[in-house]
Amino acid sequence: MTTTPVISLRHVSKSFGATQALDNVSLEVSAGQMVALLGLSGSGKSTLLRTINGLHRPTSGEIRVLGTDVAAARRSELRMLRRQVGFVFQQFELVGRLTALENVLSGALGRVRGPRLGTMSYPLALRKEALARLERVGLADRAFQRAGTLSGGQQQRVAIARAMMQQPQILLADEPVASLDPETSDQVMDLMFSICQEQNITVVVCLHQVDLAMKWAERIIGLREGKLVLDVESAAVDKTQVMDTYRRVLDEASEPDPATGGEAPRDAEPVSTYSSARQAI
Ligand SMILES: Nc1ncnc2c1ncn2[C@@H]1O[C@H](COP(=O)(O)OP(=O)(O)OP(=O)(O)O)[C@@H](O)[C@H]1O
Repeated sequence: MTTTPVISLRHVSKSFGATQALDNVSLEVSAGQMVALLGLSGSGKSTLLRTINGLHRPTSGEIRVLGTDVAAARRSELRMLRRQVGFVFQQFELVGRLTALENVLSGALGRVRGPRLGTMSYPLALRKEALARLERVGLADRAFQRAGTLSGGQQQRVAIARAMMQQPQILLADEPVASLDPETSDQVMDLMFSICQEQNITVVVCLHQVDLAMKWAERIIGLREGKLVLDVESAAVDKTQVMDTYRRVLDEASEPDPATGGEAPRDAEPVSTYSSARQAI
């Protein structure tokens, strides 16, 4: 694995009106690294993903992704960046009336000129590649089935194959298994991480399941109220501790903090050890 940072944030903040979605976040992600983002609902995980692929510009701070200065880039540069950054969504976002194969092929739209309608409008090489990518996710036999008739787990596997058709250098996934049962979730995570590892693709995935984060990601980043409050290697902490840490986040969210009279502390600093994380969260 190389250690080149492909994602670099320095003091990045993002506000939506009065809402501070990201608050002074600094971090670097190396090429090929597998990172999980954890945090309460509303802590800024999706905003961070959308800032990384240039869908949101930071309000302040610097962010470079694959060499592109996201804050200053022209729209055409952001479009180029997004071609190199695959995105997998919680609700799959497939076109239900199109076949699995057509959905996968649509991932190659940035690689061909002009609009395409139907499988045969794509060059043969891309059709073969799309089928191979469906095969890799175990769905070659469903190539001509309408995506809307596939199960949730199958649809997410098609979505992963579609993202791979972009030949991305980075894959961002926003709660990719939130609507799947535990067994299917594990299979989908296994596929997503295995494929990315084979191709040295950097992964940043938002999750609510701590056990999956511990199992698949090598690094865990925790956000609270837009601040980076945890940044640890998953091998360096044990699962129960991280789960406990996450529960504490949830507990504190529903209980007034005695130290602050109900106000969550605003001055949490990034931490790199579990013990300091426990204090910060
Ligand atoms: N486009 C937007 N316009 C206004 N506010 C927004 C926008 N996007 C996010 N926010 C706000 O920013 C904060 C962070 O939201 P974000 O979606 O990043 O959180 P999250 O951690 O991904 O939550 P969840 O786990 O529920 O998906 C929230 O208060 C949210 O309401």
